[in-house]
Amino acid sequence: MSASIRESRRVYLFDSTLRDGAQTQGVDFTAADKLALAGALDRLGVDYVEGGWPGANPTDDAFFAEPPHLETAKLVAFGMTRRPGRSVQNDPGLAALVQAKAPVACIVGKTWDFHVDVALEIPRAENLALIGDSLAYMASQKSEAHFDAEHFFDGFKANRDYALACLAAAQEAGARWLVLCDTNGGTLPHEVSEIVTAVQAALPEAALGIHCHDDTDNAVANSLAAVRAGARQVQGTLNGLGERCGNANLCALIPTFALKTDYEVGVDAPRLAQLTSVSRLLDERLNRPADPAAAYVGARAFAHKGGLHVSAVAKDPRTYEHIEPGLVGNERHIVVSDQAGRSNILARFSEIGLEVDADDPKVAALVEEVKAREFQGFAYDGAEASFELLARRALGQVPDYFELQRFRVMDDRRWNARGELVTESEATVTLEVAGRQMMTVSNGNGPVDALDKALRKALLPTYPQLESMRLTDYKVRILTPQAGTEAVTRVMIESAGRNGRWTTVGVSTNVIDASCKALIDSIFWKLRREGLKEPGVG
Ligand SMILES: CC(=O)SCCNC(=O)CCNC(=O)[C@H](O)C(C)(C)COP(=O)(O)OP(=O)(O)OC[C@H]1O[C@@H](n2cnc3c(N)ncnc32)[C@H](O)[C@@H]1OP(=O)(O)O
Ligand SMILES: CC(=O)C(=O)O
Repeated sequence: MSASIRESRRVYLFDSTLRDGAQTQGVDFTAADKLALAGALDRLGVDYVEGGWPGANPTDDAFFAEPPHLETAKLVAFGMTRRPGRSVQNDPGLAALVQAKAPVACIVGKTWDFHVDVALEIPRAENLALIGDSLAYMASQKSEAHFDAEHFFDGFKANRDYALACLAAAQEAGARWLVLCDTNGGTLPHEVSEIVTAVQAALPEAALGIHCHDDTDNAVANSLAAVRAGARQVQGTLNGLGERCGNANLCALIPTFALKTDYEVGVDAPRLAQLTSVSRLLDERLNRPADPAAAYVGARAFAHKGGLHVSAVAKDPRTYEHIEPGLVGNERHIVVSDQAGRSNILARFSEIGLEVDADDPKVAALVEEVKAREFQGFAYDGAEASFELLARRALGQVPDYFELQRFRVMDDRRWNARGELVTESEATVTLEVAGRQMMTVSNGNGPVDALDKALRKALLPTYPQLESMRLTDYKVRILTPQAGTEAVTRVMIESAGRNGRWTTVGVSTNVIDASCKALIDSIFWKLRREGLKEPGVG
């Protein structure tokens, strides 16, 4: 059975996001998160979903008491070998594993003599008994028992015979997979290759797996090296979540196997196209921003910025893309910045639906304007809405919805009669809208909030569409810190409404003025997106 596994090109994917991923600092899954992610992993086509450690915490107990229904993946419950001095029948950890409603158990055991001596503090022979007994018991209780050989690579380097004896004990006890773990993550690809090859020679009947940590940024490379040397199960996590620096990133490994090797994985083309959304689902569940630079699935993975790149991509994307982004559910993006040439601008025009003649002198003028503004500190590659306005203004497509004539902001910090510290901001704006001059005053939770409220108060009677708009993010960056309090400041504002989310930018030596510019761009973009073709027609 295992010899045929090794000879085949099929690689079995084992996801540990919900177990090793839960060991990431700052990650705290709820049972609902686990259910949602297990379902997504099943639909993606992984072979095993490791749901957690029953008996270790109430979330994992709840998850295994009412596990998700998985269509193709097998649910795995994780645990450790029996405690020294206990029989398998009397070990509470193994009892929790038996009770867990999962067909597969994965048992971690020590294979590094140093750990047996220092962490377990038991004779080395006793550890072999712990492994053999625990795997035999689990193999009798579950449809599959896997052995996670903890610290295998360090153990093999320190005491090859003992590390191999640990694997043999698990194999003889009926372990379906022997998973070689680079627990401390310090092993390099050439070492993984040599050691997996040596294990294959020593245990020719074993079905080997690999579990790598990313402490030298080599977890993906190490996993590939192990498979090339004969391993056929690969453990990893979505977005490389996991203890310390994380585990091998399945969002990189899955497309690499599927698109770049002749190994087979259970993720066919339609499933692979879900990869980006599964990766982002994890970040949504963790309430954290997705890594834009992530291989294959990051927002920048197929973003083209340099003029030379964009000009060639417009002719054929293969010039600067290693795969077609749609294969992994990602998309191409053309970025506009001071690295841009005419091709970037033309490509961005077509992305935002602008029809222009490539030889129109307005295009050349816009390239120059973008470069000049980026020199001042504007950043259009993160502020697509401001770029769109700039471009449409250059082509005469943005009505003068209103004109801000003046604003004044006052901050008040004082102790009230009850002895509490109070901070308040008040903004006054004067603007012309629909031929009328308006002056409004608003208080806010800080000067930008007050300004935002005063602007809306003046504009809402004419443009009720602004009611649905809200600020969702505000970032300030000092561009010339050497100038001290006179430094140039860049403000990026993210807004949201029924038109989705959009980002605008403002630059000034005055942080409130920079914020005001970004706010005004945000409002103009919203009004244009609402289809208002003339000022004052709300
Ligand atoms: C390499 C890995 O990533 S393995 C997975 C690691 N993940 C986790 O630890 C997360 C979940 N863990 C937990 O919730 C807890 O550690 C529990 C519930 C499993 C155990 O908690 P406790 O009983 O309080 O033990 P604690 O965590 O303090 O220490 C671990 C004990 O297990 C022993 N141990 C460690 N590995 C093994 C093993 N493979 N087999 C048997 N015993 C082991 C240690 O020697 C230590 O024993 P001691 O308390 O007699 O010194
Ligand atoms: C089992 C495991 O997570 C490790 O050894 O890293």
